[in-house]
Amino acid sequence: MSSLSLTLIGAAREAAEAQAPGLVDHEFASRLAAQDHTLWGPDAEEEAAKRLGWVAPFAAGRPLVDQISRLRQELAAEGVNRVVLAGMGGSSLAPEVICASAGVDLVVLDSTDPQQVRAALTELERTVLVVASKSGSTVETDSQRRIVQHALEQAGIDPFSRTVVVTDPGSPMNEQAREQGVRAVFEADPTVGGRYSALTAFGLVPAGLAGADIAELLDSAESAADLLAEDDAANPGLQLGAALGGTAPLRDKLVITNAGSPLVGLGAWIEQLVAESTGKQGTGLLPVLVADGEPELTRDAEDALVVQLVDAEADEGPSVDADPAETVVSPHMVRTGGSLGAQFLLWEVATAVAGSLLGINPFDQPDVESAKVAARGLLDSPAPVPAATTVDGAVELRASGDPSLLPAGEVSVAEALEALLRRIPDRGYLAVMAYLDRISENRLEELRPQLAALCGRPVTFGWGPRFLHSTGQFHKGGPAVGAFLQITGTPEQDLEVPDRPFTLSQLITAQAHGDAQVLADHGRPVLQLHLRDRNAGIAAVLDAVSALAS
Ligand SMILES: O=P(O)(O)OC[C@H]1O[C@H](O)[C@H](O)[C@@H](O)[C@@H]1O
Repeated sequence: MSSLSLTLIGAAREAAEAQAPGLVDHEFASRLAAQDHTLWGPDAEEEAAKRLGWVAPFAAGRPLVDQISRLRQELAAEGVNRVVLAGMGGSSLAPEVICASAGVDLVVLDSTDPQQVRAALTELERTVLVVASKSGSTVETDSQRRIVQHALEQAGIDPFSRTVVVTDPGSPMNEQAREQGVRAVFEADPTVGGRYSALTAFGLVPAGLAGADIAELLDSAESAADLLAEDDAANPGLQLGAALGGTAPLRDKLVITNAGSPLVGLGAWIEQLVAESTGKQGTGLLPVLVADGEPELTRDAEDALVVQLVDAEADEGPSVDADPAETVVSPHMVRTGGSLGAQFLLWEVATAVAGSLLGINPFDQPDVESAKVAARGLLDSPAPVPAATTVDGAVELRASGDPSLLPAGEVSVAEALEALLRRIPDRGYLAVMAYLDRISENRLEELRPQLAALCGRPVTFGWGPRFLHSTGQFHKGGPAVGAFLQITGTPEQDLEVPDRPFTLSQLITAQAHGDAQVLADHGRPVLQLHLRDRNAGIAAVLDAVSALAS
């Protein structure tokens, strides 16, 4: 059942006190629950008019529970009990957190890295592929689908009998899936945008097939819905939204940490929802996911708001007397906990509220498209990869957007990193964007806290192309205060994308270069490190950062 806790401290509390009464007068909560598309101003009306179905996903979700459960049993009777999910952004992050929190296995294939995708092509005899895409035209998802279906076929298995599709009515994927006669097609609600789709077929189908309790998920969300629709200053949706979007001056770095929440990976889902919804028109909120004791938590920056995800049942409030080295020192904080369904709905409502306070349309993602267009352009007519400005062992170095990052002559990785860190302005941040294998190469994430300690500013870490559907929007559409470290690598073995004129390696390269190009066009400094040998290159980059720290 539902539980929901929310505590606001310092600037978060002041923002809620200042903004919630106005939101109540405006009847924001009840109008949102009634799907009033005028809440975000005239420019957002057209999009909002077709994007508010997420406020009441329950009637459509309930019948799915039995359908999914029957399909799961049918597949289990055939010995098929491993679920591989092909999908990006809103089509993969919710099932990932639902399954991880429930302790059930789900292989999420939200990558175009040949190494990561190849590693998922095991145990095919017991594998069902869920292909999830609202638009039905996302290149990563289509490529993953082709590769897994081809592998099934090569293993002597009818790929279509092992394919389940989740997509919007009328999408190209919908039509194709029906022609192919796939195992099942689940049509999603077209009035719900990707990142708000956690409680629709996009969250329910993969998670339910994998064995998570999706009935309970819907119950817990539904039992929070009435509270979140109340025009009352104590409504946690209004309070959280006001805390996120109403601080003055805006604390636009949301330093999110798990402080005892049993919900595994919720931060990554919030990251996408908040960054993609708000990071536009030169404003927005940048989630920065950190672990206990990391630098962003042990300093009080004037542009940061700490968000602690807690266990609502066990939480005894902020431990202000605890060892300062291990605890949050920020006096400006949001603490929230509760069941996953309730948290999904709470954050969706809060994001809609924050969007209104920030004066943006929280339902579009204008700058995600620009990176897609650039990548498509590079795939259609591949430009020669610009020559490396310099090479340091296994690492090639290039710069975009600010040539002075790499002066002529030999520059080491450490020197280039130092130059990049110097480009971070006041209220700025560094984004590390690694187009590598986020499973087997996750040691690279050690870079994040080290760089944060070095530069004294928040540092985000995103795996490409996954982050393009999340913080990627903020990086290009938000305030121009980011510096960017892009890391790519040559895979040991490439992977063909069946019946497409490119390989996965060509695709991920085009995505990385396309994004760097768009960032540079926006005047952002980008240091590109290409690892000729991935193991040696990762070690070299980690060593360079350690050397800077010592
Ligand atoms: O579900 P799809 O249509 O494949 O889209 C996957 C993702 O693509 C884009 O990045 C959108 O901005 C995301 O919000 C969406 O979740």
